[in-house]
Amino acid sequence: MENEADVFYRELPKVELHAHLNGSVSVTTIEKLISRKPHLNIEHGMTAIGKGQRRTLDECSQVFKVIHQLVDTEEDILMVATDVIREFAADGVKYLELRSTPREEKGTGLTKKSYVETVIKAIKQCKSEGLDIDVRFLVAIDRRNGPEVAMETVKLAEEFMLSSDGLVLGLDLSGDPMVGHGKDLLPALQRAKNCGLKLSLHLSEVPSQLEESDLLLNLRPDRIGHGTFLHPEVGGSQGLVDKVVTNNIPLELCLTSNVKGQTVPCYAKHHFKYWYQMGHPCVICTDDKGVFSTDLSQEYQLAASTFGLSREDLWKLSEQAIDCIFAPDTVKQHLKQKWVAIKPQVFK
Ligand SMILES: CNc1ncnc2c1ncn2[C@@H]1O[C@H](COP(=O)(O)O)[C@@H](O)[C@H]1O
Ligand SMILES: [Zn+2]
Repeated sequence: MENEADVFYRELPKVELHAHLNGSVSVTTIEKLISRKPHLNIEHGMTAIGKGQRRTLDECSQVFKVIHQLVDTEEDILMVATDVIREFAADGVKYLELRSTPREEKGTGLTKKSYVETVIKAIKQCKSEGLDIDVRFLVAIDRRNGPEVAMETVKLAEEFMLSSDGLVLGLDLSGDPMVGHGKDLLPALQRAKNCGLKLSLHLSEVPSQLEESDLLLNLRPDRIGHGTFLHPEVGGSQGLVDKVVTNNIPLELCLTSNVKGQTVPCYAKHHFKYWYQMGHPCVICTDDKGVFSTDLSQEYQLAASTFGLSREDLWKLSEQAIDCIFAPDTVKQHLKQKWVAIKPQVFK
């Protein structure tokens, strides 16, 4: 039975802006995938990090490899994407920007293009089912794959931005932060920016990346993923903070992901506190709800209990996230009206 607090968090209308498709796959969907591919001998423990467990970021990368083995056909991607969208909708998410790295799989005929087409198909399918959630897509660059692949990915994203009726809005830079250097990716990212793709960049997810973070910030990304080590208290610098503040670049903050991935020692020391107290735009997100065994309601609940936020504070937080979405102003207006209409029900 859901208690009154759980109901509040689920009914609170929410915006999810940082969700990696293959990291968001639930236990139920993993079960379906495992039964499709029993020969892989994959067990649940290999695809999710449970309550109280922690992994290094490097170990998290191994988890993604396992999930990628399970998701390697168009059929898999369609199922995974529709399941993930339905789960976010059931959790009270009204606007979702999903991100995913297009992959090709020689064995199954999957191409990067058909990968993106399949995600778009899933989004359209969910829309036709009448789900109360607006879903958009960001094409992801995995930094491990280097500058040539990054440039190819930008071209692919550009093509879809022009042909997907506003469903593909931008680009994400992610992947193991310890691999490669952002400076090699600048030409691809700059091209993306120039052609009108919105940019959300994983930045300072691990310590000692001041130079890289500075270079990436000079591109003026539209949003920052994590930004865990930007501020001086954790080895970042005031110069980096100033760049983020001056350009008013929103941060996508993922509490459980950072604690379970061990880049933040505990919830109370999460950098949400630093940026929120400053009044900087912060958006609470899940990152990988499947891998980290969480959902967006739980992340709002954690932020409230850790930092003493009232229900009115949480309402503001979710409402202000609307200003940070990549979809155009008309969509923002529409969402704001929806929030107004839903409020009496949530605060009944
Ligand atoms: C935990 N912190 C993180 N840091 C950096 N990149 C991450 C990540 N979590 C996920 N990804 C990125 O998302 C991919 C899985 O989803 P997709 O196959 O693209 O849908 C991972 O392989 C990695 O590139
Ligand atoms: Zn991420």
